[in-house]
Amino acid sequence: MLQAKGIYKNYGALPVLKGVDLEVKEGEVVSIVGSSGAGKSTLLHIAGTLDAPDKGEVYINNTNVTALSGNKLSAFRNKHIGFIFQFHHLLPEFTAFENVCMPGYISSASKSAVEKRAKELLETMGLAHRLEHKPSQMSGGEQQRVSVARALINNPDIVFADEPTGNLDSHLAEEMHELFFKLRDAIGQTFLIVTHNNHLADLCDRKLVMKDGLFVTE
Ligand SMILES: Nc1ncnc2c1ncn2[C@@H]1O[C@H](COP(=O)(O)OP(=O)(O)OP(=O)(O)O)[C@@H](O)[C@H]1O
Repeated sequence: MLQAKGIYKNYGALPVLKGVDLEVKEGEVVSIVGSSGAGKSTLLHIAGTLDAPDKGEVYINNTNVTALSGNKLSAFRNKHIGFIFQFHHLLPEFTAFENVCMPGYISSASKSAVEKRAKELLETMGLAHRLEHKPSQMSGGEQQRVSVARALINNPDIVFADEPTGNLDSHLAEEMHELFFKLRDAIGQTFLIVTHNNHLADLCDRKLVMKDGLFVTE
């Protein structure tokens, strides 16, 4: 599903990634842990096509995404990749339903199919009663579940999550973690998750530990 080969990234004179290899198989939930500054988010952003490596290649479902740019890259990202961030980045002026539909409207899917799927996803997230609420009218846990529904609207090959529960209390974080594993079991959803939450990391199919820009064995 995902292969990153020999990924290097420097920020100015600072070497952040030093030849990282990573593979995630279909239907796997893989976590990346490690101390602050180890390079976890940098790798997630490169694997998720949000940033380019200085050297190395990323393949998602056999497409060399490192070779894509401009509209082709945007279209690939929209169709094949979902993102969940620590801060949900929902658009404040739009409702939960509209936020979830947005990436679907951008893809070439039909409007009615997008809206049907958005409703179904929000129902699955236990948010059937929140469709018309704006982010400011929802709790932090509800907002984050809307962002999960948004990440899934185009049926992505893989979801990249950067500290997805870092902003939630432990009870809500647990619920969110259960949701990830439920999605893996129900629809074979693949996830790559950067987290400082050891409990979540331990529940994952595999836990990768990053130190100073490389994976290490614990
Ligand atoms: N855009 C940038 N410009 C310059 N330096 C950066 C940039 N992004 C990250 N860095 C630096 O690269 C290093 C790795 O950052 P990264 O965010 O990948 O670490 P991390 O392991 O995700 O840390 P944390 O757990 O604190 O989020 C850090 O030293 C950081 O300061």
